[in-house]
Amino acid sequence: MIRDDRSIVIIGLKHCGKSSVARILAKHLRRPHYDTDNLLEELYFAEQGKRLNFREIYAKLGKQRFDQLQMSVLKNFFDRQHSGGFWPRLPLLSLGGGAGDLPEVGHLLDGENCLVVLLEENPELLFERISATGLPSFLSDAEGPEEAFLKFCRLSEQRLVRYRDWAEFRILCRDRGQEEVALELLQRIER
Ligand SMILES: Nc1ncnc2c1ncn2[C@@H]1O[C@H](COP(=O)(O)OP(=O)(O)OP(=O)(O)O)[C@@H](O)[C@H]1O
Ligand SMILES: O=C(O)C1=C[C@@H](O)[C@@H](O)[C@H](O)C1
Ligand SMILES: [Mg+2]
Repeated sequence: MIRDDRSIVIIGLKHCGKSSVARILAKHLRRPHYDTDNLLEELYFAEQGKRLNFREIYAKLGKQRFDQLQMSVLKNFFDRQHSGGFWPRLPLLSLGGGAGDLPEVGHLLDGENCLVVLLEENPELLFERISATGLPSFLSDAEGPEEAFLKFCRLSEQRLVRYRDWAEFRILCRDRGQEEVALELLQRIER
């Protein structure tokens, strides 16, 4: 049975469905849902007084500073959890796709405080999804779509090693819709 004293953190490669699955699950479990990309937008607004979306922030600041902001967001989240700031229901948190580049994130994902779940999907399918809305900044320096795909595959391999290490368990999405994936996840955590 799911423990109420842990938050639930959803991790995985870009566009594997972290945010949509977390949103569905949050409704079922009646827990709040946060997403690091949105929390980062709020932090940027609080610090800079300017509303930008996370893609614009990434493009403006570059990867290193974006990653620093992402770490601040995660530290704030777990500080708030430790101080009881999420009373009465601990939230679900979906992470940005680039969190897997940061080993320090793993130190924050302590199994005592959170249940970490990995959503896995075939990188080829993910690249199709990503390309449909235009390549994000972290792939846009590639010469063409083939090079961008190779870069994505290389990154995915490295990130997956970390994600598998951090996760308590993983769900293989196998091109199923978000509802179905969320349902399997729900069954796993309520077992
Ligand atoms: N299981 C799925 N089947 C089909 N499309 C999906 C699935 N999961 C996500 N998508 C689509 O992929 C896009 C990204 O979904 P979502 O924001 O939930 O993913 P994410 O993992 O949070 O992405 P990011 O890493 O960019 O934060 C959306 O257009 C969504 O509709
Ligand atoms: O996969 C990535 O590197 C990223 C994914 C997004 O969620 C954002 O966090 C940002 O665009 C970086
Ligand atoms: Mg997301």
